[in-house]
Amino acid sequence: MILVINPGSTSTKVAIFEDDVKKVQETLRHDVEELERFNDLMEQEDFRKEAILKFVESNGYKLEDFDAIACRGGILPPLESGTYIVNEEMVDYLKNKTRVKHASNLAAVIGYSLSGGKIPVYITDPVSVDEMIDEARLSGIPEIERLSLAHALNIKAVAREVANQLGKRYEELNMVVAHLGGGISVTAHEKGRMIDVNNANDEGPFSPERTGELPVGDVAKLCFSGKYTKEELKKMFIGKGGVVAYLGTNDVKKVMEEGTEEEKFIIDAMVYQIAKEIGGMCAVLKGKVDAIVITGGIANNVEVVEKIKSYVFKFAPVFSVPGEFEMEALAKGALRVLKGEEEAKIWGEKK
Ligand SMILES: Nc1ncnc2c1ncn2[C@@H]1O[C@H](COP(=O)(O)OP(=O)(O)O)[C@@H](O)[C@H]1O
Ligand SMILES: CCCC(=O)OP(=O)(O)O
Repeated sequence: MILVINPGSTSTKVAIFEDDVKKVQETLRHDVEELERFNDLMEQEDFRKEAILKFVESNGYKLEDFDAIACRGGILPPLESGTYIVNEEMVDYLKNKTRVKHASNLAAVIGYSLSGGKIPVYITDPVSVDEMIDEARLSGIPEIERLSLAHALNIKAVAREVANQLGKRYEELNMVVAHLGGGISVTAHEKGRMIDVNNANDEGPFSPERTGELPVGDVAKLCFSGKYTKEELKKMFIGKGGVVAYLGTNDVKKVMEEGTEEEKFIIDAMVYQIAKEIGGMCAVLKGKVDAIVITGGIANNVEVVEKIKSYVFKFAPVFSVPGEFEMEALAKGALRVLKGEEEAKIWGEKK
């Protein structure tokens, strides 16, 4: 039995798997006001842990029933794709050293605490999976290096699934995979390695709640305008940027269902930027692309997917895999280790 933990900014997804069969999954919603009483993300540890314990017990399980706890990986320093055993050093890094505050940082911290050292705890394909080629790392100034921060967990799982549909292994194909959620990652995969990604926090298309790439001169002006604090600017770029900045909502589904033509134009502009990023990643693969894959919540909307297709269909066959499969991917990552199909990697911070 595997307990899966995946915290988001306002909820924690939890699930229990028996082998690769999901027995139960719930999204434990946390009241925004409740979360606001914590000054720091890590202060939420006990609060979220209690909610998870309640979920376990109310479904008739005890912690001792689990062979492993599978957690969404947080923002660790760049690392290879795979399943990692959670250890003291990783927990310390996520609690005290990580450079980016992200709800996923809580998962391994909570899992490790719940395990009490008695159950193995794993993370698989965290946000900071980094398989970028060297030429992709340069930003244009030596002080800034491009970072590989993407929805790696879902993206890798979906890429494997599409490869399967094509009767091939992920490692045999070249693909461009775009995850379209609250944030957007567009990624180029060459024979099983994710060789370039737009950092879903800072680059690429605008998304339902992030600006993505911005004209740098204007950003510099904003920063020195005296109108905003550093925190306000960060919020403006991640959380209050993109679709929500134009329309006051980050809900693409609602805009597509109820929006006016003017409101839908914002989604068209987002689609345009997504298509441009996909085209760029096709160039990264030198035009040798076996599949373009569109996944994430927004991929549920056929109209949006068709619009993206209308730009990129000449580059490669386009597959739509709506939604996300993070819970399944986490359970499978832990299972591969439990069954001895894969060896868990040991993470250690490079000094
Ligand atoms: N059927 C749908 N049609 C269009 N957009 C959708 C649909 N379902 C979800 N979305 C949109 O997907 C976005 C959230 O994607 P999701 O992958 O669930 O986000 P997160 O990154 O928070 O996990 C929201 O803008 C939501 O409105
Ligand atoms: C930073 C890349 C991963 C990411 O954006 O995850 P969320 O959409 O869950 O914040």
